[in-house]
Amino acid sequence: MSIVMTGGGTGGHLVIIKAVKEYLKDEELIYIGSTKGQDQAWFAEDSDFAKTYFLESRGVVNQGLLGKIGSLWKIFTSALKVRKILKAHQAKVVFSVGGFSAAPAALAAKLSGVPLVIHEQNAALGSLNKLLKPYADVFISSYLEESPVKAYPIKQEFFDNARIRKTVETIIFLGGSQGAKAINELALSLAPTLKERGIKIIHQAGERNIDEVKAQYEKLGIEAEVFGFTKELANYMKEADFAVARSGASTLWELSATALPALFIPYPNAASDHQYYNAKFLVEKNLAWLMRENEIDKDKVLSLLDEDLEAKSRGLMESVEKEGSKKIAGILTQI
Ligand SMILES: CC(=O)N[C@H]1[C@@H](OP(=O)(O)OP(=O)(O)OC[C@H]2O[C@@H](n3ccc(=O)[nH]c3=O)[C@H](O)[C@@H]2O)O[C@H](CO)[C@@H](O)[C@@H]1O
Repeated sequence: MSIVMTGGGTGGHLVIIKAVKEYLKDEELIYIGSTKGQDQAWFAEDSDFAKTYFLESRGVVNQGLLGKIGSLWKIFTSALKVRKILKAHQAKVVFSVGGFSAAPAALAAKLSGVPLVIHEQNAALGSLNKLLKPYADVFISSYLEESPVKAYPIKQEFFDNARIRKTVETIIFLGGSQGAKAINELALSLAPTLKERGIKIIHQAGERNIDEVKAQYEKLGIEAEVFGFTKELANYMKEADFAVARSGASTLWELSATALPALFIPYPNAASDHQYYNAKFLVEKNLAWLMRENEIDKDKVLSLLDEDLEAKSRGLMESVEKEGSKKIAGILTQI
């Protein structure tokens, strides 16, 4: 009997599979992804999987009618192939993290009567997950009250780094995996005031913009810790007392686990505006602040530094649930 994991396309989806499989070392794991996107780069050589399959599939949304029909046909023919794969490996469950590469295996699970467990990363559902939600045996989302697991699968180190913030000695600006021009500009416009107030700046500017941002800080005569992308983000979050960040799911839950009060400026072009809804989820619980990119107000941002950070920090520490990966793995083994 094996556990089949599927989905991907982008890192945001694949990272969930990577985290959950760490708790499934005793199981036979099969991965089914797509020939497109990042699936092969992440898992083609991963020996945790007894076997990996990469099928031709492509997105259905953002296409004309003919393109949609072509994509749906491809998903259907791939699903028929996956049915055979599920049978050959005696699949006991299919775990889908969404994204276009998940469609054939998720559909095949339903056609074969194999239980389907779905993890949705964002507060606004991805299109495939929206379609499949009514058919899922278990639907996991950190934003839904009825979800059997509310902890988001992030690394334990973020929780280990948690501490209560009271005043801002260090601020961190986070553009996300791609970097964010609007956050870079905001950081640079605030930098002189932050310097006056003796606040240290940490700034993740994105690989594309790093040289330009560094040059701007030099021009201003301000020393800041600036980088494009780092593997040490957990440590930087630990050091910071306030964050200005995009609200991609992983970033949002990592900041929350660190109990780091944050102002979120969602990526405005995210599918179904999901970054806005991710942040709104925390704001409605009084655990974060939110500002639309086209409504950035420098003075308002500065005024947040004097708000009651301790209340936010404490609220995060008390409400964010832990051990998401382990709990999801538990569902997959027990189903
Ligand atoms: C632009 C876009 O559509 N992004 C989506 C993408 O997120 P994307 O993967 O871009 O963003 P996330 O916030 O989910 O994840 C970023 C990850 O990169 C790490 N990191 C970042 C910067 C750095 O210097 N070092 C580093 O390690 C962060 O710790 C985090 O773990 O998938 C997510 C999950 O579906 C969505 O919520 C996001 O909205």
